[in-house]
Amino acid sequence: MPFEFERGEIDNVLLIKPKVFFDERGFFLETYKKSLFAEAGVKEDFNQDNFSFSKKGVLRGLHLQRKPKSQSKLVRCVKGEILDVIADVRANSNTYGEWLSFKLNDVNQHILYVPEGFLHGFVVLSDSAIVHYKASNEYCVNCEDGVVWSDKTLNIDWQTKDPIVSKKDKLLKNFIDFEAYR
Ligand SMILES: Cc1cn([C@H]2C[C@H](O)[C@@H](COP(=O)(O)OP(=O)(O)O[C@H]3O[C@@H](C)C(=O)[C@@H](O)[C@H]3O)O2)c(=O)[nH]c1=O
Repeated sequence: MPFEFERGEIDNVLLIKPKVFFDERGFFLETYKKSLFAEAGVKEDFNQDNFSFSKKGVLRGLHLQRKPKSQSKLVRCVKGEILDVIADVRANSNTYGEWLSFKLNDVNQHILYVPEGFLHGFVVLSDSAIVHYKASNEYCVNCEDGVVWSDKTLNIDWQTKDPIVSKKDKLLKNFIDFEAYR
């Protein structure tokens, strides 16, 4: 089996651990396989791939796209290490407002499945990081929403002091003003 699918502590979240094949040339791994991912519950089509490079201490998030262009994501840190954070904002969810964090890096090669209805963000722990992720729907500027990373109610432990945050992300709303995802 080229993947181990580990259930997250929040419903529908998956940490995917690919099998890495090493040889004298280097290594090889599969990062997405429709049939096996679908068996594990990731049945949607992925319609956009994204790539970002960020310096140490850069924090991007917390973001979500609303309907009709909601996005689930498959997130991978190709180079370096990030702390990837998701928060459940699905209306009527038993774990509404709860967050989880995962260290994704170029050694463990873990992939995080972020279902629809979750805020998503990450902070770079290494000197720099390259993050590559698949999204189920295309980017839609009018569907963008989010919560400020430092929100007191969510109280996320980013394991980073004074992160570098974009002007846009500093202006995101607080969790109490954020409408649940439905
Ligand atoms: C996300 C995105 C941005 N852009 C443009 C808009 C802007 O000019 C520039 C940078 O956009 P942002 O500042 O929103 O990029 P960034 O802060 O990296 O946004 C991303 O953050 C992570 C945490 C996610 O989960 C993603 O879904 C996405 O929201 O790129 C696209 O053209 N397509 C896209 O899909």
